[in-house]
Formats: sequence, structure tokens, C-alpha cells
Amino acid sequence: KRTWSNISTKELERQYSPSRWSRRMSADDVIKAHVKALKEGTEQARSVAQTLLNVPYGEGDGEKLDVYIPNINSLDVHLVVYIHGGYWQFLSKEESGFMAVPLVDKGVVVVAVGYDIAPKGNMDLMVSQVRRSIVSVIQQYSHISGLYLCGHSAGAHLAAMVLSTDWSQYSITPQIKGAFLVSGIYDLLPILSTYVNEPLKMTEEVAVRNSPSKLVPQLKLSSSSCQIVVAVAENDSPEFRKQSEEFYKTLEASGLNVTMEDVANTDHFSIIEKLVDGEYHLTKLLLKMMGKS
Ligand SMILES: N[C@@H](CC(=O)c1ccccc1NC=O)C(=O)O
Repeated sequence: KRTWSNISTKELERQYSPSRWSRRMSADDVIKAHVKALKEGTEQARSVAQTLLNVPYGEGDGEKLDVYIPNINSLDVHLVVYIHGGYWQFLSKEESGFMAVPLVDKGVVVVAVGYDIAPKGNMDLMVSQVRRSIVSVIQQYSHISGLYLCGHSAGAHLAAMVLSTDWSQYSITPQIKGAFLVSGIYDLLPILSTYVNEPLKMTEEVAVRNSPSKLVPQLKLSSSSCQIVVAVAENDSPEFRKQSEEFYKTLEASGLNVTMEDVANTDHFSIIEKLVDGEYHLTKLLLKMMGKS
């Protein structure tokens, strides 16, 4: 069987370059368009929703989050925490409120979490930051009727690490009702030898302890009642598609409540950009999970 360990570094780097697999645009253009779409969507969200920007969840400079609040008051308020992607080295919460418009419209609170991307932050720190951000959100919004996670790409990895947390060292044990893991990486070992790891500087030990694929027993202990959606783009690379399929199968085999969504006519970037649209399949699925359809 052909696995990542007998693929050449050059081919691994191609497989782990999402921009090279888009059928819409060139690699450079798809990234430019991605950043632009996220920025414009976030501007739109900041203009229509009430916001609380730069709310600290820890002591560090990068430990801040943005809250997008519905204008209507509803009794059962659901909250979605969005964890942005960008290979743990690009993007920030400043362009990560783009999915808020259709959700806030339905009375859902959206939180965009900031974390210290590399080279400032390393993998252990980023994982610790997103975990602490969840604890902080629950402490501040104890009245909410459901907490949901959504992460894209590297953010899907971080969301899966949140689900796999041993909360015994934290002040509370979050109950996460649902998680949307979109075009994620769940086994970090294949990227160790690639350009992706240059700013991250992960050792094998760091990659193993931060790989959700190796933490499924802990995920099962901590998140047994979480409804998990593993979503992947039709035009993600074969390696990205394999990462999602294998993680899905491992979760399924351990008896978790998980579904796989292979999203037609999307690539690594459009699969998440389209969440600005209330009619998009994944937006509707997320709203349905919260009983808001
Ligand atoms: N070299 C990567 C770059 C990349 O993933 C990326 C770059 C800027 C902003 C976001 C990115 N990725 C996913 O969100 C690629 O080929 O797509």
C-alpha cells in the first residue's frame, strides 16, 4: 500500500499545497482571492452584527477573540466558535468573522478565535490557546444552550485537538455539542519533512502529541456526545482527502457520532469561503445541527 512515507518530498509538498489543486484559478490567485473573500466577508459581518472585538481569553497579546452578536434576542442562544486556517502560519481573527452573517441572522453568536501563528507561536502553544479560548467562552457565556466548533484546514486540526482535550487540568469541562471539521489535517507526521514545517519547527514528538489521529481514545472520552462532521472538498488534493477519510473512519470505528461530507464543486478555499452564503450546503447543515433550519 502506498502511504505518505514512500512518497517523495517533492510530491508530498505538492499534495500539501492546497492552492495548486484549485480548478478555479492559479495557485497565487486562489490565495489572493481567498484572503480577499475572508476580509470582505468579515467587514460585512462587522457592519451588520453587534461586535465585541479583541476580548482577551488569556494574558498573551495574541490571546484575544472577536464576538459577533445577533441583534435579536432569543431564548435559546447557540454559539459557534470559528478557528481559522492558514497552515498555522497565515491569517488571523481579523479576517475570520466572514461566516457570521447567516448565523447571526438566525440568532446564533459567532466567536472568531485568535491564536499565535508561527513563528511567534509553536504547535503546543496554539493548541493550548484554542483550548483555553473555549474555557473562557463558556465562562463568559454560561447561559448559552449549545456550543459548537468550526475549523478550517489548520483550524480543523486545532478544533479536533480541542475535542481531544483531557479537561482535568482545566477549571471546567466544556460540553461541545457539534463540530465542523472542514478540510483538516489530522495526522501531522506527513508534513514534518515539508515546507509547511519550516516555520513550525516541529519535532516528531511534537507532531505525534498534536495529531488528533493518535488521540481518538481521548476524544472518545472527552467528546462522546459531540456530533462531528468531517467535511472535505471535492477538489482537495488526494492526501488532504485521505486525511479526512481516515480520520472519519477512525472516529466512526470507535462509535462516535460522526458523518462525512464530501462537498461537491468546492476546493480547499471555496469550501469555507462559501459559508458567507445562507443557502450553502454546509451553512444549512450547521444551522440544522443547531435546530435553526
Ligand atoms: N502554500 C499553501 C498556502 C496556504 O495554505 C495559505 C496561504 C495563505 C492563506 C491561507 C492558506 N491556507 C489555508 O487556509 C498553499 O499552497 O495553499
